[in-house]
Amino acid sequence: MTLVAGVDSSTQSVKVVVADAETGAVVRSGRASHPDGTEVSADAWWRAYREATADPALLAGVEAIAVGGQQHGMVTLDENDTLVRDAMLWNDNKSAPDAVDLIEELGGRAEWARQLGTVPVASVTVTKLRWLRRVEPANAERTRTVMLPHDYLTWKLGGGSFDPVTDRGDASGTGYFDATTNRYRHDLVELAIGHDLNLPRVAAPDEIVGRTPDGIAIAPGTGDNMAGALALGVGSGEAIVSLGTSGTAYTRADRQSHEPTGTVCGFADATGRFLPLVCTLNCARNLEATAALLRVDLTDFSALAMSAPAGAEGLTFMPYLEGERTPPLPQATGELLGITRSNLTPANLARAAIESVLWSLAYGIEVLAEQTTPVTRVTLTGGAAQSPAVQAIAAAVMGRPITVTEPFESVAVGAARQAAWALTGQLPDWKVPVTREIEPTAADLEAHQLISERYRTALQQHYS
Ligand SMILES: Nc1ncnc2c1ncn2[C@@H]1O[C@H](COP(=O)(O)OP(=O)(O)O)[C@@H](O)[C@H]1O
Ligand SMILES: O=C(CO)[C@@H](O)[C@H](O)COP(=O)(O)O
Repeated sequence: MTLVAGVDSSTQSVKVVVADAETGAVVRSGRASHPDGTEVSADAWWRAYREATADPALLAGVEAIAVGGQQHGMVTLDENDTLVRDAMLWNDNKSAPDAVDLIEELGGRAEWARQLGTVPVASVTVTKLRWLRRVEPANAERTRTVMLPHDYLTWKLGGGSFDPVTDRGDASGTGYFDATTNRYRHDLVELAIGHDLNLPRVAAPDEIVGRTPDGIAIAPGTGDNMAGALALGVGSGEAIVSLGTSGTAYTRADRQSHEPTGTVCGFADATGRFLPLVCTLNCARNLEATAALLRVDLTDFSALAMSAPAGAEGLTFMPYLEGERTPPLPQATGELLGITRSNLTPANLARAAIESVLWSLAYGIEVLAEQTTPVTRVTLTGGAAQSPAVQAIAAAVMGRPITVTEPFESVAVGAARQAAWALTGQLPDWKVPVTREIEPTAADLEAHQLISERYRTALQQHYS
C-alpha cells in the first residue's frame, strides 16, 4: 500500500492523518494542541507538529506529505530568516482600522473587489502588514519575508532545504495576490508595509516542492478551507459549511467573484478554480462558552438544545462574542434579546446559541448564492458538525437539505489527497464518507423563515 500523510494545522490544534494513496482510507492519525490566543509563535506550530508525529510508527512508510493550514496568519522573518515576532492570526482584530485605511487608499470596497475579489478585513494578511508598520515600525523595518502558517510549516518540513513556497489557494487570502492573473501584487505589499518583501513562490498543486530530511516528498499544501474542499469535493449547487473555531461557508466557482460589500471573499481553490467563501469569527467556541456557562459537557449541551423548540421561544442570541468579520463588526459584543421569564431556560439558551452561529452562516450562504449559483444542499464539516443538535438544527436554520459525513478530518485528508496527487501525478478519486442526508420538514422551513427574519431584524436594529 502506498501511504501519504496530510496535516491540518488549524487554530486550536494540529491533526495528522496517514492514508492509503489509492483509496484515501485513513490508517493512522496523531494530534496535538496549539497555544491559545490570536498571536502565537510560528515555532509553536512546528513543535505541536513534532509532538503529533513523535511516534516514529505514525509516518513510517509515508511517501508524500502536505500541510493544510489556518488561512491569513502573518508570519514575518528577518534577513537571517529568524522570526521577527509572534504570528498574528486570522482571528486577531487589531488591524481593523488598518483595513479601513487600506480600503480607502485603493479607492474603496468596490475597487478591492474589482481588483482582487476580496475586500480586506482584519483577518486578511495585508492589513496585518499595515498594522505592523503603524504599531511596531522597528519590526516592520526588520521584516524581509512574509509567509502564511502553512508555508512556514511546509518550509520547516524541508528543514530549510528549499526556498519558501505556497499555493494559489492560500495565497488568494493574503490580500496581495491576484488569483485571476495568478500574480502577486507587490504594489499592495509596499502600500501596506512601506517596502517590498520576499514572498513564497506559488507552486503548482501537483508539484513536489522538496523532501523532508527522511526523504518524504513534500507537496505545496494549501489553506485549511481549500484542503477541506479538496477532501469533500464541492458539487454543483452545494455549499460546504465548516464549523470549527471559524465558521465558513463556501462553494465552487469557475470564475472569480467580485462581491463589493466584502461579505464574500473571492478565494482560489487548490485545483486551479475558485472558492468564494464567507467566514465568521464566532462558531464552535460560542457553543463551548455557552455549555460552560450552563455547566454541561458538549454531549449534554446537544441534548439540552434538542429539547427546546425551534426558535428557542423567541430567545435571540446575537453571537458576536469575539467581534465579527461577517458582517464586519470587529468591535461588536454579543447580546441576548427577547428574554422573558418563561423563555429563559437552559434548553432555550443552548438552542439559541446553536441557531445563532448557524444563522450567521445561513445569511452568508444567501449572499454566496446571489454571487454564484443557487445553493440547494449544504454539507457540514469541522468539529462542531459532530454535534447531533447542530446537525438537526442546521436543516431548520439553513432551510436546505443537509449532508452529514462520518467523523473525518476533512482538512488533513484533503492535504493528504494533494500529497497523493503530487506523488502519483494524478488527483486520486477518493470517496467521501457520507453518513446521512437530512431533508428539511415543513416545520423546519417554517422555522427557517422565522429565525431568518428575527435575526436579520435584530442585526439591523442593534448593530447598524
Ligand atoms: N460534539 C461537539 N459539539 C460542539 N462542538 C464541538 C463538538 N466536538 C468538537 N467541537 C468543537 O469543535 C472545535 C474544534 O473544531 P475544529 O474543526 O478542529 O477546529 P479548528 O480547525 O478551528 O482548530 C472546538 O471548539 C470543539 O469544542
Ligand atoms: O480565516 C479563515 C477563512 O478565511 C478561517 O477559516 C481560518 O482559515 C481558520 O480556520 P479554522 O482554524 O477555524 O479551521
